Amino acid sequence: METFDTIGIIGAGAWGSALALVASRAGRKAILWGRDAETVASVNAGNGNPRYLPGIPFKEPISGTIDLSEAASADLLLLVTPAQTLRAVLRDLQPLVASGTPVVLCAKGIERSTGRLMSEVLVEELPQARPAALSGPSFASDVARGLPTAVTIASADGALADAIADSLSAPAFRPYAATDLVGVEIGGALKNVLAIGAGAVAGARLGKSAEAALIARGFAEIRRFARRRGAEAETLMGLSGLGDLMLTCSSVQSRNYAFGIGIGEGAAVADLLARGRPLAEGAMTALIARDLARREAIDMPITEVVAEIVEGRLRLDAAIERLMRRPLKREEA
Ligand SMILES: NC(=O)C1=CN([C@@H]2O[C@H](COP(=O)(O)OP(=O)(O)OC[C@H]3O[C@@H](n4cnc5c(N)ncnc54)[C@H](O)[C@@H]3O)[C@@H](O)[C@H]2O)C=CC1
Ligand SMILES: O=C(CO)COP(=O)(O)O
Repeated sequence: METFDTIGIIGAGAWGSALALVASRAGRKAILWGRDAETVASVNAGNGNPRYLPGIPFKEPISGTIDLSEAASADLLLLVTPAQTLRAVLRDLQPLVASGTPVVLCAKGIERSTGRLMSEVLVEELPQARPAALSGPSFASDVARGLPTAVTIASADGALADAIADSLSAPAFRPYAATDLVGVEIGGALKNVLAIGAGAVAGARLGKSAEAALIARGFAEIRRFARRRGAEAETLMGLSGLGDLMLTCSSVQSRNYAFGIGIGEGAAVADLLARGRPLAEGAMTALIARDLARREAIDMPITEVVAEIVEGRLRLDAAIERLMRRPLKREEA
């Protein structure tokens, strides 16, 4: 099996830092690239990442750098900047990455301007890379603290997925390898939309029954969308799908769920999305998924209302009424 001794992590936010800790715990040399010199200096001084993972000590060695070429020369790269920044980051990486380098996409989103999945953006901008994705129920702060976590690592090349899983496996971090890259990406991206919806229902105190209904029917939408993209139904029943829905749609630790709670409590969406607020990828994904669903005639009524709420064009009570008044139908459809 191929082994990857050095792992370059691109993006020194919460998830990038947590994954750098994982790589180090797995016995690899972890090179964490960040654009913020202060954060990088803090990591190198052994003071962790107080901006994105406050209060969590970094006990394992991580080599921080602001020099992209240093991280880009690693045997394996993890790309961990927000979804809408991926293309720009890949363009910077393009001249620096050796042919055949495996690149693991860790952002959970879809590109707004093109509707492309992260792997599709990767193929366009970094054709010399071997694509993979990492997704599943995993809060950065849990992972950084060393709490037990399982994720999926997918690549169309099964042997590569196995090798990446092996290289990242650590006592409290258990990766499962998979080959349905598209299914894993869609599960990770679209669960954030439902987390916003579930959070809104919770914030408005509409009851746990309503939350469960929204998640179950929203999950049917995700499966419909995934099927259309050629994903395997079974994939969505795994960690990146059902597993991540269970986590993100039920915990205030989730930024998307917390964003939804804010909406349900009556906060203005613009305030919740203001600069400096925590990243809620689902706010953007809702708009993209709604547009793609319309274009491809996929029935996604919950995604549709979440998008309109995020746009500030629909109130939560009107959204619920619209969903409840839809014509009755067979559940499996
Ligand atoms: N935080 C978590 O628990 C998890 C996050 N993810 C996903 O990982 C991705 C990143 O999330 P987080 O690390 O949590 O976000 P974050 O907000 O904690 O950090 C984002 C990082 O990206 C950097 N960044 C932003 N724009 C950039 C650009 N144009 N060029 C270079 N760097 C840039 C920021 O400086 C920051 O270091 C998201 O897609 C998220 O959905 C996935 C699983 C768990
Ligand atoms: O994807 C995550 C956990 O699996 C993190 O969720 P949030 O981005 O909503 O915080």
